[in-house]
Amino acid sequence: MGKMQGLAPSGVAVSTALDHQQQLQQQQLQQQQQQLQQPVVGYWLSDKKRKKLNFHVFAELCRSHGIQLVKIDLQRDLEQQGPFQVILHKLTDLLLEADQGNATSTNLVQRFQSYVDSHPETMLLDPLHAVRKLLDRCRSYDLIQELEICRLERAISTPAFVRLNTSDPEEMLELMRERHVTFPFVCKNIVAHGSASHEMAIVFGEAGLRDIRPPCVAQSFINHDGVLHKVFVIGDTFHVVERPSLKNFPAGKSDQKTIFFNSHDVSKAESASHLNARDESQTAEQRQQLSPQVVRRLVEGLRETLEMSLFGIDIIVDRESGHHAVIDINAFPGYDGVADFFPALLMHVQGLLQAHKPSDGVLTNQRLQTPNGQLEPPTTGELIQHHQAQPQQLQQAAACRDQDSASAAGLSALQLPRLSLPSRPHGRCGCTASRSSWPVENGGGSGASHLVPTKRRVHSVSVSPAAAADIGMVCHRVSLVGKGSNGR
Ligand SMILES: Nc1ncnc2c1ncn2[C@@H]1O[C@H](COP(=O)(O)OP(=O)(O)OP(=O)(O)O)[C@@H](O)[C@H]1O
Ligand SMILES: O=P(O)(O)O[C@H]1[C@H](O)[C@H](O)[C@H](OP(=O)(O)O)[C@@H](OP(=O)(O)O)[C@@H]1O
Repeated sequence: MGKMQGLAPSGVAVSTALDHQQQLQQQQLQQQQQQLQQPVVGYWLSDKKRKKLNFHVFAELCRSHGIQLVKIDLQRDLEQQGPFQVILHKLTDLLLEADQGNATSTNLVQRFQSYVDSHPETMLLDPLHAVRKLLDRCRSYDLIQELEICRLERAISTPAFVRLNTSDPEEMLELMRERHVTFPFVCKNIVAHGSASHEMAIVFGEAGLRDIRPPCVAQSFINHDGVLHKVFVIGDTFHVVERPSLKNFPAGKSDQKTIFFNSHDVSKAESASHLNARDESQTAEQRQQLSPQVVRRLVEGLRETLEMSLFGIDIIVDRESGHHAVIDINAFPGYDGVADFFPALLMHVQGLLQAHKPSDGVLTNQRLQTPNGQLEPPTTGELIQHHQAQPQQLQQAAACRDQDSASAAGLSALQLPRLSLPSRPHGRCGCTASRSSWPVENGGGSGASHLVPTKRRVHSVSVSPAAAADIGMVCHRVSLVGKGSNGR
């Protein structure tokens, strides 16, 4: 052994130092081995979205449940960053840039897709081909119309719409007539995602046709008493959050001037523009109610059709007929108002990892291979985890999501017993068409819900506790005025 620097006369100090160094190396080796055993979830979100979601809290929650959450650098070789069991992403902006011809974005999308193609064991939330369906509004609306619950049962639909590619008012009127689009109508961008997509207009008559710039979508305006229902889907669960929305307008043609607005000014929890005047002439009981059964069927239908597990559906209810209308579908929305988003997201990821875990119980990068080398599809009755969290634990998660330094330890004690469900996850995104059996706490009042204190606005959700519990729908209340119950 070479001369030891700093050899103390006793030699004890040095041997202690050696022991200490060996212990450190042993610990590092054990940590590396543990990490090698831990599943790795990669993610890519824009900096803005990552900060808005406080995604570092989700990373902490994953870490406390033995899952490594790794931020993917699209500029570097993904092979050097993986292997990933699951990848979470919102690449909509990149996809849009690539589709609009941006060479750099095209290259990044191609590299990402080729990684995914060469790693069938990696579950993508959500598959790029599925997300692309939601980038074009008309395509989204067509997709809604093709759902069985719309086509056959007419329980829900999307308001009459037409793609306007011409700036000739007469041609516009003809196209509107063909598709039964009526005045007033909402004029929206064809592109459904990205900051530019939220600029809109309400057109009240033929004179207003000169105010819009095709290509765009004209969609009949539905009076809905200024209440928007945001349905946030996370794997096998969905959460309904009420939001302010556009006020009612007189039906039919008028010479009212075109109103221009940004959707983020009228449908956020804190929106309080002159366009948001809520019709207070009706009591909550008189107001048209959201049907939990219709929502559940819609969610199931969209999960099947989209093959996605992280999306949002915007629903308004016609104040006259009570008919439900889907006006928007979003990939990986903001989940604002869903206090237990992170626990639900973790549960979904854990369910995917569990459903694809090799029989020896050790998570490796290798997947079960059938003799012909195909991936073993998850079997029926695959386990998913039923979240038995008590509201206060979910509140902790909510607090975690809103506080930078909060620990998610309160959730680490969560026992996630397993339930089998008669459903089969989709191939790659892992979502299933089954309904969740999410416990619904009777929050009193007209709506059953975890009273989720948020920064603002509470509407009592107009869903009966029994109905909501029946379908496992989580209804969130958001405070009407001022602060939620915890003063936030
Ligand atoms: N057909 C309609 N009838 C009545 N109001 C509508 C209609 N379409 C949209 N709105 C109103 O305009 C708002 C924005 O519409 P939409 O959800 O299509 O925009 P968006 O920018 O895609 O929204 P998001 O913020 O969810 O991305 C809705 O929240 C609702 O208040
Ligand atoms: O209040 P929500 O969660 O509905 O707001 C979403 C919005 O619905 C869209 O999903 C936005 O995505 P884009 O359409 O791509 O702009 C979300 O923006 P993001 O930056 O969070 O993705 C809003 O949060």
